[in-house]
Amino acid sequence: MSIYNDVGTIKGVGEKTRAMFAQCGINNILDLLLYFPRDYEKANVVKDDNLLLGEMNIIPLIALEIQRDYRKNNKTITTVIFSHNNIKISAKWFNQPYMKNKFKLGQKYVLEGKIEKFKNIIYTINPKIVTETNGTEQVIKPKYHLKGKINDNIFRKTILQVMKNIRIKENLPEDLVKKYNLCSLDTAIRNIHNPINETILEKSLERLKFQEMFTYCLKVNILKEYLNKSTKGIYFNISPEIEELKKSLPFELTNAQNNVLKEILKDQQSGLPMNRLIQGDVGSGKTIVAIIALLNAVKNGYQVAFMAPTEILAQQHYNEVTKILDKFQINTEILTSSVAKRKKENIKDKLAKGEIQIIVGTHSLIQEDVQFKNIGLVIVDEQHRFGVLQRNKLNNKGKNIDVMVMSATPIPRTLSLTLYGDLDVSTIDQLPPGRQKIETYAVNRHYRDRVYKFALNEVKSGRQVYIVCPLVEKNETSSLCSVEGLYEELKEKYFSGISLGLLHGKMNNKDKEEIMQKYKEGDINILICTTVVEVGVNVPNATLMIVENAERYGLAQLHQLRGRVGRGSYKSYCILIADGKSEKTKKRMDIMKNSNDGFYIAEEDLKIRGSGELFGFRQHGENGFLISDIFEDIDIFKKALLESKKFFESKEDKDMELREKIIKSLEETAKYICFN
Ligand SMILES: Nc1ncnc2c1ncn2[C@@H]1O[C@H](COP(=O)(O)OP(=O)(O)OP(=O)(O)O)[C@@H](O)[C@H]1O
Repeated sequence: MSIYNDVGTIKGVGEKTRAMFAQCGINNILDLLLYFPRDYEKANVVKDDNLLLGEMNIIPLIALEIQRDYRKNNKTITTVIFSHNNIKISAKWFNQPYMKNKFKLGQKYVLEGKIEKFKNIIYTINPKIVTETNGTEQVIKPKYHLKGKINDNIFRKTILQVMKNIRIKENLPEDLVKKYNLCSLDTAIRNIHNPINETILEKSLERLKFQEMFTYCLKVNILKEYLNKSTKGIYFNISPEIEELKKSLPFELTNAQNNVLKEILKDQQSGLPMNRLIQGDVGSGKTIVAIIALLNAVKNGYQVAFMAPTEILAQQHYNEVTKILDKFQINTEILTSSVAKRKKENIKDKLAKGEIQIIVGTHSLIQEDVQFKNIGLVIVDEQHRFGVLQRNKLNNKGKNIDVMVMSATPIPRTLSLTLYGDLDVSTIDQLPPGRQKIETYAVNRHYRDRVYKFALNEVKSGRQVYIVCPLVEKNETSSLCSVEGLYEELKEKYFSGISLGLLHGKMNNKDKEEIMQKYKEGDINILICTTVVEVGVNVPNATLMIVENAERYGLAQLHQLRGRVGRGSYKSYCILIADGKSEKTKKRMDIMKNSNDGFYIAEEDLKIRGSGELFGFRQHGENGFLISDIFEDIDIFKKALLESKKFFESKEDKDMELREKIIKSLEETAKYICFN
C-alpha cells in the first residue's frame, strides 16, 4: 500500500464513502493520515471503585430494573436501573424507547456515559453500550472536524484499516530523535488517530509538533538563503506622485509611518528584491503605507497585487485603494471567488496583457492561474497565517519581484524574528494622534443585562456595536453563546426596533459583503458575529465591542477584536464577558483591562501560556500549521529552531542538488510531514 494511493483503494471504502472523504479534501491515504483529530474524548475505565463523578466513564454493570417510560417536556424518557459494586446507577435515555429492549435483567453490560450525582441518585444520560475496552485504564477517542456526511466512526474505521497495512518510515535524523527522546513517526501517526493511553498521545503530539516546526524553520532558512542569493531585483524611481498623494490625505502621516515608508522606498530604489514585513499594532495605519508603495510601483510602470486573508478585507482594501488613488487614473480590479466567471476571465486576460495595474484579491490570487505581464510588487496582508510556502510561490509569478508582508497581529519580538526570519522587519510603533484609550471591562455573565442596556445607549447616541460569539448555531450540548441564539434572545428583549445584522463564516460571500457594507454605511446598528470581523475591519463609527465567552480566545485575538473599535474620534469601549473562574482567565482579563499595547499583550500572552498545553488544537491547517500552535508550543518551537539551524548549517557546503531535494520533498508533501 502506498500513501499516494487513492482512498478508494482502501478495503471498505466504496464510491459513496470516497466521495464523502473528498468533501473533506481527503483524496489519498496521505491526506487521510494527516487529517488530525481536533480533540479527544476520554473515558475512565471503571474496574472496582474508581468511578469518576462528572466524567465520562466506561463501566461494567448488571441490569436490575427496567422502568416504565414516561413523558416530560415532550420527550419520552426511558430508565433502566443498573448496579456496579453495589452502587445503583440510573441510566436514562431521551426519545430512545427501544433502548430498554436491549437489556435483560440480571445480565452484565458495559456502558459508556458521563456519570453525575443529584442528591443521592447516581445517574447517566444517554449512555452508549460498549463492546470492548481493550483492558486499558482509559479509552481515548479522537474527534475529527469533518464536513458533510462522513462521521467519526467511518473515519476511524478507515484509518484503522490503513494502519493494518502500512508502516511509516522514520524521517527525522536519528540523533535528533535520540536527543529529544522523541517517539518514532510510526508510533506518532498511529497514536494520534488511535491513542493507547494519554502518555503516548502526548509523546505523539510532541513528536509531530517538533517535526512540523523543524520543517518550518528549515524552510525559512532555505528561503532566506535563496532570497539572499537572488540579488538582482527591480530598480524603482521615487515617483513625484507620492508627495501629491500625501498632500491629498485628510491627515498627516505619523513619524512612525514616515519612517517605515522611508525603509520601503529605500528597498524599492536598491535594485535588490524587497522582502519586508510591516508590523504594526491594530489601527496604526498600515494600509496607507501599503498604498503609497503600490502607487510608486505602478508609476514606475509595473503591475502590483494586493492580497488579503479574507473576502471582506479584500473588498475593504479595494474600496480604500480606489478611493485614495482615484485621481491617479490607475486601472484597479478585484478578483475573488464571488466575481462572476466571465468577469474573472476578462480580468485575467487584461492582467496578462498588462491592462490592469492593480489587482486586489484574497490569498487564492497566487493559487489561481493568474498571469501578469510585468508584476513588480506583491503586498500580502497576512493576518495570523505564517505562510512561508505561499510566499515562496510568489517567486513564480515574476522574476525577483518585491514582496511586502503586512502583519496585523502583533507578534512577540522573539517570535517574529524566527517566524519571519526570511524577511526584514519594519514596525509602525505609534498610533495616529487623537486616538483615545479603549476602556476595557471584564465582567461575568450576571452583568449581561447591564451590558446590553449600555449597548442600547450607544446606539441611541448614534454609534454602532459589535457583539462577538464563539458559535454560529445554537448547540444544545454547549453553554457557549451562538450568533443565531443570541440574535433570537436579544432582538425583542433589548433591541426591538433596532437594526441588527448577523455575520458568520457559514454565510456565502455575497451575503457577508452585503451585511458588512450595510454596517459600514450605518444601516445596521448592532452586528452579532463570529470572529470573521477579527482582522482589519474598519468602521470608525463603531464604539462598543462586546465579546461573549471571552475566556475562549487568545489574548492576541481579543486585542484584534478590541481593535475594531476606537478607530474614529469617539470614546470607545470593550466589554469582555468571561465566565472562566480559573486564575489564568483572571490574569488574562487583567492584562486586557490594563493595556492597549498589542506588543506588550503578545509578550504577556506568551508568558502565561508557557508549555505543557499539548491539547491546543486548531482547526485543520488554520494558521498554516496542521498541529502546532506557535504560541502554545513555544518550548518545542525553540528546540526545533535551534536544531533546524544546526541541521541547515551542517549541510552548508553540500551541493545545491541536495538543497533542491529537500525543498522538493517538503513541497511535494506540502503538509510538513514527509514520508519516505
Ligand atoms: N496618520 C494618520 N492620522 C490619522 N488617521 C490615520 C493615519 N493613518 C491612518 N489613519 C486612519 O486610521 C484608520 C486605521 O488605519 P488602517 O486601517 O490602515 O489600520 P491598520 O494598521 O491596517 O490596522 P488593523 O491592523 O487594525 O487593520 C483608518 O481609518 C485610516 O484612515
